[in-house]
Amino acid sequence: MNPIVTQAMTKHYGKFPALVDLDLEVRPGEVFGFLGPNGAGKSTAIRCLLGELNLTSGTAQVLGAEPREVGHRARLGYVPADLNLWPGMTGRQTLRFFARLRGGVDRAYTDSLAERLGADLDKKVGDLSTGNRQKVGLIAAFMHRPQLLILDEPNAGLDPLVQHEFWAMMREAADEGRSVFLSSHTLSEVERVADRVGIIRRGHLIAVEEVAELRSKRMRRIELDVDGELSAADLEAVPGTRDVSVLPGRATLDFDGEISQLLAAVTAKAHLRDLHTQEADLEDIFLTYYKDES
Ligand SMILES: Nc1ncnc2c1ncn2[C@@H]1O[C@H](COP(=O)(O)OP(=O)(O)OP(=O)(O)O)[C@@H](O)[C@H]1O
Repeated sequence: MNPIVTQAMTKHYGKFPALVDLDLEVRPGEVFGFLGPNGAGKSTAIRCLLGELNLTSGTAQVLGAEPREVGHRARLGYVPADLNLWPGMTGRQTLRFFARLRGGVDRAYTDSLAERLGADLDKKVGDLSTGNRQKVGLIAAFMHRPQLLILDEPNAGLDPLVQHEFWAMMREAADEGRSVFLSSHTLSEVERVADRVGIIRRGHLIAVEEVAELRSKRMRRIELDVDGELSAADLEAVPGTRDVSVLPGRATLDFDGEISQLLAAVTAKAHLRDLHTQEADLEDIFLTYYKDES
């Protein structure tokens, strides 16, 4: 059974279409990245999946049930974008509360998560920094080894070392056959940890891709510092070039082809002094690659 299946899931806020005809499918044992810029509709989709919002039309099934049915919650782990814990309770008290709600959890596993993330469970949650508070939320979501984790931009405030540990936790959950639905606006995070990626823009799911596939489509902005006669036509002859501009001593282009072919074309005509590449960001990918498809 796929832990998340939606068909034509649609949500309007008044007349505003925040989600339009979303067909989502999250499989057992995968990290599914849900990627889109601010305001794309990620939180809206998640709140629909959790039954916090009613669909305007379409259907959603989460762990084989209607989102509003509470019975499956124990098999779910959720970290909302605006994590709200009780400020007067310590991390340990917070986790004990959630553990009781779930009818008991593996204490050793919970302790190991806390240790891996470097969480301080003795301070009151209200006195913790954003990142340290986020760790308590993550432990609460993972500690009962849920079948499905729904994480809404969960990386807020985590430092790089902790992020790596957190990525490993997601990977381990997937390797155990459980599933992670990870919303993010950071392409690099999703690329690192997800198996597949759904890209949402203005409420529309514009692509679902294997991560490897997405990577191969990624455009790079390249600057070449050269001595010699290099023309725009020389560069445009290389497959994968776009938006070429050539000034004396410098050429710039967008490129998603074979870098060795580009270098061969350049060095056949000129002496290459330096080369800078900059990976296109998410918005560039939306604008260049998906423009025609959406
Ligand atoms: N309660 C609401 N009433 C009206 N419009 C809303 C409401 N909640 C969200 N929206 C609008 O719906 C769109 C999608 O918002 P949503 O919060 O789902 O985006 P998001 O992808 O999660 O963004 P972010 O990355 O900034 O969290 C936005 O244009 C937002 O302004």
